[in-house]
Amino acid sequence: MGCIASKENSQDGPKERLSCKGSLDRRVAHVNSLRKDDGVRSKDKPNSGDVKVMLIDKKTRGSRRYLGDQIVKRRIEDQIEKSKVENYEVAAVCQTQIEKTKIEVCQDVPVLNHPAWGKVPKSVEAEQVAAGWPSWLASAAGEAIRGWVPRRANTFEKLDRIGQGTYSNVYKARDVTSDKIVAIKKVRFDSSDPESVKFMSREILILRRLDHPNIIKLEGLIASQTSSSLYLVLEYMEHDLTGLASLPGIKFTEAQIKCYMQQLLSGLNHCHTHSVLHRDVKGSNLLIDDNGILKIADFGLASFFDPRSSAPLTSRVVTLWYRAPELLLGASRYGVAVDLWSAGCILGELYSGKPILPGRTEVEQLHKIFKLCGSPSEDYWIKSKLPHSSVIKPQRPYRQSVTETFKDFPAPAVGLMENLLSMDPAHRGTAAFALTILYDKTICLRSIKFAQIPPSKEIDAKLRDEEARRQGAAAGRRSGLKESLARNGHPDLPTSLQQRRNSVSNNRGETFNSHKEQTVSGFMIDPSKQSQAVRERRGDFMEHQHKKVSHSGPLVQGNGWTRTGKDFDNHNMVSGRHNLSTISGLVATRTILPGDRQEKPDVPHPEVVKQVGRLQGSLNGLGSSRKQGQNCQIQKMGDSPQTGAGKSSNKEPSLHGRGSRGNKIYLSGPLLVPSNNMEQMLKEHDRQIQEFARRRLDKTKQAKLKAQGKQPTDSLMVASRH
Ligand SMILES: Nc1ncnc2c1ncn2[C@@H]1O[C@H](COP(=O)(O)OP(=O)(O)OP(=O)(O)O)[C@@H](O)[C@H]1O
Repeated sequence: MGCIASKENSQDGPKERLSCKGSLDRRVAHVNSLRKDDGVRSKDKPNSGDVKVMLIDKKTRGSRRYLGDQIVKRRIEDQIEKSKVENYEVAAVCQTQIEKTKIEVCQDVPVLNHPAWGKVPKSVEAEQVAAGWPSWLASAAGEAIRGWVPRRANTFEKLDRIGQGTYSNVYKARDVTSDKIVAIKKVRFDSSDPESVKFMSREILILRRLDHPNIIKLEGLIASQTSSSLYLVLEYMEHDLTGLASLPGIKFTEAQIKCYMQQLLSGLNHCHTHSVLHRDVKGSNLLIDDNGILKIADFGLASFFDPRSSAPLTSRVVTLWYRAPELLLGASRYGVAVDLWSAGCILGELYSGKPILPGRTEVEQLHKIFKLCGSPSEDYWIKSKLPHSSVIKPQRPYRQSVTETFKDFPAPAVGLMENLLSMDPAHRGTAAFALTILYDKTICLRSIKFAQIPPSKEIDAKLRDEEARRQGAAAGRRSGLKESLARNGHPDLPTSLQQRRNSVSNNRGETFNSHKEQTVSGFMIDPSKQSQAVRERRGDFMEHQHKKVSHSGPLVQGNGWTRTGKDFDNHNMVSGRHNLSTISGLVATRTILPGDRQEKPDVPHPEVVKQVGRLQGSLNGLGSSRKQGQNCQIQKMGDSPQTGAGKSSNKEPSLHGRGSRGNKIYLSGPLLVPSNNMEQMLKEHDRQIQEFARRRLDKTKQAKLKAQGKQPTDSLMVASRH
């Protein structure tokens, strides 16, 4: 059995990639013996024959780097040729000027941080271009498209827009070659921005590597020659968990919850054993089909990881409500535990029917976590050395209260939640372990069939909510009973919703194709939707490129879409509401994610440090009682409600510095000062923000009126005097 080898010439010199067989340890032994055999000296001068040899463990993608010379390289290749076991490859063998020729085993480095990642040999790149891939894609992300040929857009008929994410629009479409319904995700990125291309190609590469019934399948790619648009062709799923849970009348049974959790954990286990962290587990990324099969989707923030690597990762990942405390505390070395935390939040949400940790700011999020899960032990603070711990650490510990809070949940579920929501990531275990705690595989899939439920996605929930608010506001204006309609339903809602959905699609959707593409390589358009598609703008993918939506507002409330219980009788659903979070924001912008070689760890932004310092200064100047509390300083955030320490002061300025989310880290002012009434202060903080927003709005209106030569109205005048 031989190796598959390919060669390329790059700036670094010739590179070879070999898919080989052999065990890593045996390879290491071989390399060492080869060095000895060839008399490679450990402290020789550089010579032009020196090479870097990377041995990559295909399973963990961990790599070890060796230095040797051309003879060593050839010997390694020979050995690999003769080996008969799989799993390892020798890659990135590059001729280079090596300053020190000390023979060394370098620390493990994640293979994706290697400069050659994403690239393929020039010969392969040329083949890819010849096969129809755009040259920018073949050159930037050849690895992601390796072995595939591009699909043509005109072999798909666009049907409806079914999802909108921060970096994408998702459409339902029909593959005319097979008549199959698929989902097409148009990914927004900038082909001239290496970071942006890197994210896009990483999502594809990860999807291609993973193969599991609970992970969404990537079936193909459509790339336009003329633009930098890229479309992922995915298997179509009717629902997502957020959309499903937000349907009025839905309350999942215990069997259903177990079934979803089992599938989620199985999918996560597959990711983790293939060295992939999802880093954005939430309801809207858990897709469900009519048979109740759950698949994890949206690998846009996912990353390969190597537990042995010391390379830092960004902590600005995962939607706020599902974000693990170590990330909030700025950890740059983390692992599978971040996904397990999110899974714990989903478990709680499925049982309680609403998000269990709905923080509005990062500080508030941490505070909610401490209240539910207890604050970390002293040992943990010491051992973890997390960047934000000095700012955030509570003065007195919080007690864990998961069992009390969820006393009505079945005991095994609470037990699992306690595990998954452990403050110390090391105590969260693994997905495989979680699966053994709770789940009887036979339960699953007995009672979940959704065929009679219309497709329900997060976007539907949002539109219903928006529509209900609109209707409610209109009714309120007429009758003064503001939100009665939103609560009680409106007979026309489903119809008007559909209209609204279409109009959203018209106004904000993105075109699959330019006019030219429609006839050449564009998508076929359903005649009934042609005018819509033609009207859609092209090339606006950058519109949101740098704007990560940061919804952190209230949850979807009664949306007025009344349904009879009849529809759900067959699905073991009982009356009640579920409310898997409909926020999709408060996650990191991809533009601030990994650097070229490695992800950048978070460091507190200087502005935050400055503001915190200023606050410390002002606290210290607040009289003797505060002075005595100097050692508490910013740590007062954690004043336990049980401790009753300190006095409430809601007059302190609220802080916000620049960090994540459009580079904003929110440090809620009140959390940073002594208080025994955190909730009240948060409310006050929120009120102040709303007040500020209202005043700004009024000012804008006033300015408009002035520009039109009109007198400002009374209310505006009043508002402007505040
Ligand atoms: N294969 C699919 N089948 C059906 N619907 C899908 C599919 N993939 C995505 N969707 C819908 O589109 C929505 C957005 O997709 P996705 O999460 O992949 O985009 P994104 O831009 O990465 O979103 P986010 O901003 O939440 O990270 C999903 O919540 C889901 O409702």
